[in-house]
Amino acid sequence: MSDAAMKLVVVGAAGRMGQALIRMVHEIEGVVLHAAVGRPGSPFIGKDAGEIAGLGPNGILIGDDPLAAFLHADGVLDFTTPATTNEFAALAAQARIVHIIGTTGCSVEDERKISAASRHARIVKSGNMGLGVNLLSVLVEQAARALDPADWDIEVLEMHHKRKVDAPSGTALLLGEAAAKGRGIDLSTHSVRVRDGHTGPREAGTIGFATLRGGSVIGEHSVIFAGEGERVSMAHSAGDRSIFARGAVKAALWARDRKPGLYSMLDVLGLSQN
Ligand SMILES: NC(=O)C1=CN([C@@H]2O[C@H](COP(=O)(O)OP(=O)(O)OC[C@H]3O[C@@H](n4cnc5c(N)ncnc54)[C@H](OP(=O)(O)O)[C@@H]3O)[C@@H](O)[C@H]2O)C=CC1
Ligand SMILES: O=C(O)C1=N[C@H](C(=O)O)C[C@H](O)C1
Repeated sequence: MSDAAMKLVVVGAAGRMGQALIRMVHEIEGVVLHAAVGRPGSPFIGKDAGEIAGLGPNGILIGDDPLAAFLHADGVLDFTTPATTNEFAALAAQARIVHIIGTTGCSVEDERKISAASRHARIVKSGNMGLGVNLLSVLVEQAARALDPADWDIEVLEMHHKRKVDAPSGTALLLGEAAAKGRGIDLSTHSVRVRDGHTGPREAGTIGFATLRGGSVIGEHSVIFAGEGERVSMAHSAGDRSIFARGAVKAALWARDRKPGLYSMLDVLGLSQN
């Protein structure tokens, strides 16, 4: 294990999470901001990353060349877009550095490429990097295992800010996967993502999703187990993006001395039950 501070690159540096990550790297011991990368053509290219994140100038200018940024780095914190994350997964694997992926809305094909990159890179990917949601997912899995699908319906409800571009959220899908695992079913063949018009009665054994968008909500998630005459609700509220940023930096430090592979936040937090 190296004693030197872990050199981290923040990509999507001017974004909501990018700024939170730059502040968190500044706050946590054992990591240092090595470079900051933005979208080519963005008005933030050439601007001081510390200033954009509200810390005051730190001398690291936001660049648009990820390859140069990754060259002498130890890891990259990536909360961007699926296409960008795919591109960066290949570059991070080439550079043999840790890749922490918080980006949501990835397609099956995106996931396949990320998995291929993990043959050479240490990747931690999660739809939610926070401790609270990952703990909640363990509880949801237990509840889903305990409650008979013939008697209990599972619905996942989420609300986010009006600028969020993917639905259901990565967290809602993570919680849905936990419920499906508890029930021993495949989420992709048992989920109901949309209801509209004359839907007919609810099909037993399915897992439903409902999405709300508005204002500045950082992230609200509930998993509802609905039975005859009673309901069990489990919920999480995110009050600050620093919870995701803290988890991402923690994941980078955890992954530093691991073998190449695709890991989750449950692995990082020691909550994995596999
Ligand atoms: N897993 C988790 O715990 C969490 C995940 N997320 C996810 O993280 C992602 C980002 O969220 P958020 O920060 O709110 O979104 P933002 O849109 O605020 O940030 C994304 C940033 O990525 C930049 N970007 C786009 N393309 C590139 C590129 N080619 N190279 C470098 N930077 C690029 C964007 O630049 P520009 O605006 O100029 O296009 C923008 O600054 C989403 O998928 C979100 O769901 C968010 C919070 C927590
Ligand atoms: O886009 C967001 O903001 C968030 N995205 C993640 C998700 O899709 O679940 C995590 C968090 O809820 C905020």
